[in-house]
Amino acid sequence: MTDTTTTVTDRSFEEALPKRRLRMGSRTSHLARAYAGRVADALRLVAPNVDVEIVGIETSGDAWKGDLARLGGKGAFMKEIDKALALGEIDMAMHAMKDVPGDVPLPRGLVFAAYLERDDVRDCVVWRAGSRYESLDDLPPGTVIGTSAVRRKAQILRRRPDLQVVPFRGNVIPRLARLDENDDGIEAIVLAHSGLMRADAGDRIGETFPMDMMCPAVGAGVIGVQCRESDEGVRGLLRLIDHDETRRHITAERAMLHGLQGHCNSPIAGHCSTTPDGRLSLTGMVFSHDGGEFVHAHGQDERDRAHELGAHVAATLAREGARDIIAGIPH
Ligand SMILES: NCc1[nH]cc(CCC(=O)O)c1CC(=O)O
Repeated sequence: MTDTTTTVTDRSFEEALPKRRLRMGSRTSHLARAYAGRVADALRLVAPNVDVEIVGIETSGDAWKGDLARLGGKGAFMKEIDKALALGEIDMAMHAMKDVPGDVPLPRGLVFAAYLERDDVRDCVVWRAGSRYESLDDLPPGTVIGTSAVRRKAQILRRRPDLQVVPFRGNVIPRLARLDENDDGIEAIVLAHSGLMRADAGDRIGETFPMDMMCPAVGAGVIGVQCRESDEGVRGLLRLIDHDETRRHITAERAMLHGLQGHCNSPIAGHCSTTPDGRLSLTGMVFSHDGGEFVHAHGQDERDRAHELGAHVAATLAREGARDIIAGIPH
């Protein structure tokens, strides 16, 4: 199909659609609402006759303050939203793809019909208010860094095995507030660059980690929009805001995640990009909890073979011992 054909289809679709109100489910955190607003803006641009209402849904993941693994992992951020979508209470649902688990199948009857163009995927340091440091390199041995992500912990400890990493979680804005209260001796935390930007906290971004020091999470920086598979109208609409290259990258990364059958607590990193000659390039890493052990794999394939590339890199990682490392980590 040529670009011209697509444009004509888009316009006729828009004209055929009567004024319509669509409800989009989103978590209630500041960051989730900012992401949902971005999806609504993108839809408004391609379909001015569609009015998007954002419906805040509090998930069990947001309400739970304890260890996520005990709640059944990251899927806890989706369950209530998936249910509302399946029941028709909402027409679409917005998710940060990083929070979508890879070891359980997505609910039947729901599809990701759009991925927005990927944001910056890097992680960065956020110093507590008044901290005098500028880089991990400056920290005295034993300095305490807060992060609950095993992927981040393992990679920080690979660079600085003498630092102390303690669990620290919560939605982005409250997490920053708790860091600044600083009654637990934490000097800095690690967060996603894009999340801080979206949450209007870009001024807190400290040292930004290069990709070769901190491989991002699968799905980092990508917003996905789900709808019912049977809802042709909404699927057609979402297709208009789907970013093709991001879809290829997400497909490869998630095929890798699925191939490894990592659970919510697995320190798995994965990143797919496009080479200058248009091929897909995928890096995957799996770490032991203390960062002492890790396996690494990389592969390239044609741009329409994202799924095969992900499966291939997962198989390579598995051959290198990734499954043993994953199995050795408690759920
Ligand atoms: N784990 C929570 C989460 N889920 C998505 C983002 C924002 C960045 C993204 O969408 O990748 C964040 C915050 C963070 O990890 O700092």
